[in-house]
Amino acid sequence: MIVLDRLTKRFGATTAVDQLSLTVPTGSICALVGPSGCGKSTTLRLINRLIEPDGGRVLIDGTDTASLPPVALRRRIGYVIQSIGLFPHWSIARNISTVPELLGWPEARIDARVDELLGLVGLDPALFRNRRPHELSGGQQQRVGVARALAADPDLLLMDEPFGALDPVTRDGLQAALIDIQARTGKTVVIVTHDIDEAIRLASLIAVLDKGRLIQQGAPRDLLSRPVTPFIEAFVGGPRRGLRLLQVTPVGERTDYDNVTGGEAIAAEATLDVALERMVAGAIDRLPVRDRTGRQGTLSLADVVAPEGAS
Ligand SMILES: Nc1ncnc2c1ncn2[C@@H]1O[C@H](COP(=O)(O)OP(=O)(O)OP(=O)(O)O)[C@@H](O)[C@H]1O
Repeated sequence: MIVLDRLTKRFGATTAVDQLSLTVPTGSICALVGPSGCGKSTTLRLINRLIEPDGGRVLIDGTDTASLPPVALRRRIGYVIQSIGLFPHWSIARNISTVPELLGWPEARIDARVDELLGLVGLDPALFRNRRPHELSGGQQQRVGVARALAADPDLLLMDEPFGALDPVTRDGLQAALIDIQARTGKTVVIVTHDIDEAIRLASLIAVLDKGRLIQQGAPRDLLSRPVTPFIEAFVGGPRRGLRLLQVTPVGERTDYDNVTGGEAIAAEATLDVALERMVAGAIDRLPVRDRTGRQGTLSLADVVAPEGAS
């Protein structure tokens, strides 16, 4: 668990992070979102002590990070940044193994880890381990950046706009890879993004900052259904709030289980946007649904469009 406790950072007259308190549970993905300059990147850099706070504390699993040597702390924290920062003259394998080498891992263990990580981020080790960074696409390099951050198996991964510069398809693939990696490894992830759709897709906890202050935190659905201020409402949704709510609402919640329809069923755990897409693509107004226990039901278009809480 990571606890930010009244964390404050000033740069001259600017208070970049202002009394920020936030708890990120172990094994969850937390997205820091907010307008440009609201203090997202500064918060990440305070967590791994690339910069020191003017006030407040960061606790990782109960330990105040101020009591740890910064270099040792950073080796325990994976850090992924948009510009990636791979060493151009080093092979991909050597780039990935920087921290394990610093930690003095035996060569065989490092080699096995590099192959394992390349596999985890969807790059074939036989093809990629000996290439140089310039022989990879931007998306492939970003995957290497994620592999490098995971190399020494840190419990905590900090990601600063990791997919910001990528095209939508590559970005989509990397988001899916991150969800998969997180589910398999149970890492705690704090990700900075200015893209609310990315935050909704990836995070179980979203913290919205403005001018260094935490304005609202909660599950994506909480923020979308109960924004506490007009600023949050505009930020998380604006005119697309209804569509985004579909993305976070499970089909099972709007399913009529007294009414069984034949055909290929959609999973009750799928979200309403997927169901709506299937209805539009098939020009149909009802879908068969099946939940994990095998229970069957029907989702009708009218129940998809019903406002939150009305069904
Ligand atoms: N090293 C620094 N020196 C002076 N001011 C800084 C420094 N780093 C950040 N700031 C200022 O602190 C504020 C917060 O910056 P930060 O980079 O944390 O914002 P951000 O939310 O990550 O923004 P963006 O989305 O544009 O990357 C900004 O006003 C910025 O200009």
